[in-house]
Amino acid sequence: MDVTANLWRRYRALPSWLLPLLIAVVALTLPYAGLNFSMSRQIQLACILALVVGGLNLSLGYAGELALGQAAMYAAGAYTAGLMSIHGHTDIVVQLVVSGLVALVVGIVTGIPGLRLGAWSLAMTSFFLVLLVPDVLSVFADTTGGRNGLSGIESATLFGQTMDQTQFYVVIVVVTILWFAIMRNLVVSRHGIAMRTLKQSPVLAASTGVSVFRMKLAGYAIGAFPAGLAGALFANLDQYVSPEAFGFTFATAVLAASILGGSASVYGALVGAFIMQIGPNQSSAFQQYSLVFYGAFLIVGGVLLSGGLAKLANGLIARLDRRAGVRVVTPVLDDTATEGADPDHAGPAVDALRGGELRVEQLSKAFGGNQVLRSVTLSAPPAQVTALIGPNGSGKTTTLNMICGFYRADEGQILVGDTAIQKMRPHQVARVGVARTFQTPSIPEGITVLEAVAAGRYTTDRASMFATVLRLPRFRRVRRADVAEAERVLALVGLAHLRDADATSLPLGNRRLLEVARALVSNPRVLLLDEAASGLDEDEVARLAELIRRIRDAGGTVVLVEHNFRLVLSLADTIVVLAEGQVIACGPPDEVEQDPRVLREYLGITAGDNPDTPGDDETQMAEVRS
Ligand SMILES: Nc1ncnc2c1ncn2[C@@H]1O[C@H](COP(=O)(O)OP(=O)(O)OP(=O)(O)O)[C@@H](O)[C@H]1O
Repeated sequence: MDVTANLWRRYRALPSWLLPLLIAVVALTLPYAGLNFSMSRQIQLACILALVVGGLNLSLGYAGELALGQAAMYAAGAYTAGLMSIHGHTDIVVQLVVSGLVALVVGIVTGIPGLRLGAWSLAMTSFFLVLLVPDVLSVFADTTGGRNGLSGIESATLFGQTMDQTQFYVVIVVVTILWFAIMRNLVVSRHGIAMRTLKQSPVLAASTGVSVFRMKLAGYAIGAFPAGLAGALFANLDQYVSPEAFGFTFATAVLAASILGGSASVYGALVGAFIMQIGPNQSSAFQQYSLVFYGAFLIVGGVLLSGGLAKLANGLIARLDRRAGVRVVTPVLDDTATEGADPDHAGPAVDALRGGELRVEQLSKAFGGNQVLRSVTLSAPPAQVTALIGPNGSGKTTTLNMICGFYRADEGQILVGDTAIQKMRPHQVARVGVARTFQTPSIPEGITVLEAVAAGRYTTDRASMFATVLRLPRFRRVRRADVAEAERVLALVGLAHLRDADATSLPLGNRRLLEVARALVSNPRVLLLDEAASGLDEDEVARLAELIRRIRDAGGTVVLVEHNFRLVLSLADTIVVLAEGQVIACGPPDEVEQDPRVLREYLGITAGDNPDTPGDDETQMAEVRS
């Protein structure tokens, strides 16, 4: 056991890129070490399949959008490259760029209507796209060769030189390596974390400033690019393309490989594709019944192998780490960790809060015939805690949701500073500077505490996807700032020691603090806390209260929706009481706690026969306060 643990420790001390590099070098040198033709072809086909599966993983596994259109984009890439070759443009680099871009355009054009319609529309439209491929090719039979396929594709050239089989093998492997390096850079970046957040909860993603529609489209369209590359490589490998290669069977094989390898995984796409290509696809009996096999696999594998081989591998790695006592450092941001702030010496992250006044004026909202809010007016100034309380169903969360842009107001307006936000979409409201926590903490799976907090900075210091995948200086600057700020805020909320823990593994109290940290890290103008103390023990409530005080003292605008009356009394500068969608009282705590309507409608204290002249039933009040 010690030998295994020692070996494992040594292996884990190596840079994480070493194993992929080693595999890449071996794959590139295989043809020079006597790889036979048949195996060489299988590896090339597996790389081509892996490119398509990688694209699917981006939209399905990361952005959470089931889309089967990769087969159509693969066809678009193959026919583009084939036609270019026939017309004398045989340079593989030019073909790859053009085919990738054509597939990208197909992705954008088909993705927009599919995503606009919402729900399962993208899955349906992309499914029909695959079914349409043979018909579209037949319509343009003069150009595409219709059902007979496209022949006459010349051998590919590179810088004017015709490539032999070995050189073309190297091109396929290099393109595969490059795509997976790019994909890895993307998924571990803040854009990748935004995609995972979106998969977990579009509401959470929007409230951190992510445009749900754009991010889903980005996942789908960027995933089209490698499918286009794969198509171009396939056309040049076989020098013949026909509609059968891009039909429903291929689309199902891509989905099966994705699920087998693990759809939320970069390396899973490679492993799934290689197993699928080099394993069952070898057998002619399998090929005859492949659709049945894939269908059965999707049903059985989808249930038994949730997360795919990647999840099994991650579980095994975690077990070996535990046995060997390996401490894992956040893989995403590790190389900048030392450049960030030292959590033990971090300045108070709330120093710089730029609180803005929140004003809600005459806000009304009905759901069908249910009038939930009636002319609600309230104001939350900077450097104050404004508590919003009221009985269950009185409209507190609806008010927060309307401030955040999730519901449209029937009447009234909402202002942050001078900016009217009542017509904005949720991600636009977040970008104005409204950050929030949720009644039930919402934390994406598969990321660390540090990453979960850094996700709150999505709208701050933007780095484009282009800068991100190429790791340009702008990306590095933003990443350093993400780490530094996330560490400072983690120190502030007392979670610095859990920086590298799996965010979803935290107990409720820490999850709530993590949510506050995620909201704070964007330096919000308005901070909305929705029942942040619910489910916390006394110590945790005390920590939370201290934190809220520090935020207020730093100039933050805090709106606190809370059932814990004692906490509200101790924290709030102003209390707004809602009952049946109306503001029934508003003022400082000592005034509000004496208000007869509040006593009756919120606290349920029956002080006297006449509710307007309450008696001083100190026993009941003392119970409520405690
Ligand atoms: N999307 C919706 N569609 C229809 N009705 C809704 C919707 N959202 C809220 N409501 C209704 O609005 C009313 C107010 O709900 P809301 O969640 O805002 O109350 P609350 O004061 O936050 O309650 P609690 O303290 O239990 O969270 C309830 O009657 C609820 O059923």
